[in-house]
Amino acid sequence: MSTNTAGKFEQMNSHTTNNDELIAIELEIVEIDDQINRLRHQRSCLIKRKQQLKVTIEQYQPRTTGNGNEHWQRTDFPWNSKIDEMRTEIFKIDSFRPWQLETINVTLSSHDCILIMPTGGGKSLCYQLPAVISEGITIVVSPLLSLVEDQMYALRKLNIDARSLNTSTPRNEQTEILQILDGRNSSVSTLKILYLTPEKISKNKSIMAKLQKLYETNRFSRLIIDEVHCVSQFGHDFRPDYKYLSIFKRQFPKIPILGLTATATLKVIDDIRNILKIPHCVLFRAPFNRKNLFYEVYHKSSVGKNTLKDLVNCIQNQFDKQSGIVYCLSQKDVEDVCFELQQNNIKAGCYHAGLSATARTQIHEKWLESKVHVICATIAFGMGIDKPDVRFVIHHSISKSIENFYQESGRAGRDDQQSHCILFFRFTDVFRLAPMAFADKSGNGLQNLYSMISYCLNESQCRRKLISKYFDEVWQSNDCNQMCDICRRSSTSITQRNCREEALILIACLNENKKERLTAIKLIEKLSIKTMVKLDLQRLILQLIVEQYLKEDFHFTSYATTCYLKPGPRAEYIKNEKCQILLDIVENAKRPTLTTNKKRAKQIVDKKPSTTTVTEDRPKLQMVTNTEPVVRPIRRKRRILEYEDDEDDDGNDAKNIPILKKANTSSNDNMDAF
Ligand SMILES: Nc1ncnc2c1ncn2[C@@H]1O[C@H](COP(=O)(O)OP(=O)(O)OP(=O)(O)O)[C@@H](O)[C@H]1O
Repeated sequence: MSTNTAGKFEQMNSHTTNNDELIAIELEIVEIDDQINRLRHQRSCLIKRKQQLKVTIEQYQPRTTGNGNEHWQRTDFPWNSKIDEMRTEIFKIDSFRPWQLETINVTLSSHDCILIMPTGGGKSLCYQLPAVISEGITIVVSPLLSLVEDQMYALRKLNIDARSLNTSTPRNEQTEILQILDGRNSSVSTLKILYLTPEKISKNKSIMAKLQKLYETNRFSRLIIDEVHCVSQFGHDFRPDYKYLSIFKRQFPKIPILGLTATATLKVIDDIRNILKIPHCVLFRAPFNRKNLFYEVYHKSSVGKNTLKDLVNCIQNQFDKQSGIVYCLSQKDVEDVCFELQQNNIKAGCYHAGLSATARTQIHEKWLESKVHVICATIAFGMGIDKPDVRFVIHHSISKSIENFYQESGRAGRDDQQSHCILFFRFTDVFRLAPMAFADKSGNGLQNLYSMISYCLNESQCRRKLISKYFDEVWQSNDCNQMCDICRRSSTSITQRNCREEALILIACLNENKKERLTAIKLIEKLSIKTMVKLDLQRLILQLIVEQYLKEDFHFTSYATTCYLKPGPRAEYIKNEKCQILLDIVENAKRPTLTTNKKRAKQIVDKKPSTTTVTEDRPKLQMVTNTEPVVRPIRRKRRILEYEDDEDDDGNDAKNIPILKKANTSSNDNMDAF
């Protein structure tokens, strides 16, 4: 070998060695990055667990107060015989549900308290009963007038003097209420509960002055904050006006605060305590598990017409003539679904923010009286729905968060009878919702949506377990009692597959088409991955987004927002052979479809769990003759639910109720109150 050739050979050799070393270093860096990520994740899990343990300790060991160790479940407080008497005589309730007595004891002991209890659990009694036996007036901050009206209606039936100060309060009644707060008329007043909206308090300074008077004259019993999760911007319904309530503890230090909500994660609870300045409040958290609710996720057809057919079949086969709600993503969807149900002789009505308040009230009332069986609604049909016999809640599209889903589906089965929470899940719905999640004021919209996507993609873990994890609850494996599709299904139909190869192809395709930009649908069209059926490929894309191997790339125009895909922050790691992308794969033949509904309905009834009440004789399938005229709902221009500013002076606050306004966008695919 000549020296020249040998030199070249050496050079090539060293070039190869350098290249090899470079690749090895790059891989090592990727591995280190991944370890850092894993450690960060582990750290945040540990912090979360630490908080969880702190909360659990607080929850189960009543805190030491100035009065010594008090056990809130005791029945020898001075007021216990009185509350028992009022419970049976006025409220006609035989016994307390879990955490009701404890909460009442805490608030009557003048301690601050937060009660987290599932929807329908009986939170109202926890302040209404103390209000009745207390000397002064209980102020209740509640976010929605419809909610307040329902509560007042129920209280009046019990002969309890409850009033509300809002736009629809007649002028003379407003004056009378303000005089009572002022101390005038107070000797003859029987007023026990006064409902206010957060807007009323934050924007109407004179109200605070009246409350000051109430406080100074020792007639301010306690402050109740209903839907207290609205205080926190980490919660799913953040309302800026709720933040103003932080002033209460400073202004009225002796007044006990009781916050009520159906859902709050540990982060939200911490935030609420900080904002309301009640760090030492007693926290009660009733188990989130509603044993009578059967959770299931159905694959939703990519063809709209088929989805509607499936929905009709589902309602006719499983829930004939029974009360239910179908939640839809947009007003247009609500109207389309409602029309289809009506066409199939199902008594259905629409509810969304594009309808007049009168139309909404009318349909709500008809549904309460069971003259209409199914309400098709956006999430505008929300808080305060107190119909006991709702047998099903169907989500026609994915919810924006687990909290929303839990609360919306929780409107089923308030009477403790078995009821169903069904979610129709489809790939493309995620990309309709993602731009709105991205634009969500809280900044957590996408993260919330990802939790919801994971819930839907899951094919191997109990649905309740996932919900409990989300709410930081300790989960016992037999708590579900086969009341979800996953626990009911045979585990042999599921395999977990490492889809790293397919994921690499997806990422490479995005890198090759950077200029063109690809939406998720376009990406699938470009590829021909033979190792996977389309449905699983769609699921893989969603999982890669959730796990940050892929990322959305939002492009906004004045008419629409397009969600493209690009490689995500973890995309590089996928090159490492150690990386695993595990996807649950269901054998297609065993994937639940809606065409088998009739059989499934029978299976569910036949295989009823031991601890839940089940309606033995499910009505047989028969067509309903609809007495209501079948009218194609008129499509309205896009409208959104908005709140106007409140006035500053007594009375004329014609602005604190939700009013409907035309939005300045032409799209009619309107999502209510997102
Ligand atoms: N101890 C009890 N025994 C029997 N029924 C009860 C008891 N407590 C409350 N209820 C009833 O349960 C129903 C639901 O109560 P409530 O409206 O207070 O629920 P909630 O927790 O406020 O629900 P939401 O979060 O949906 O507002 C009501 O009809 C109420 O009368």
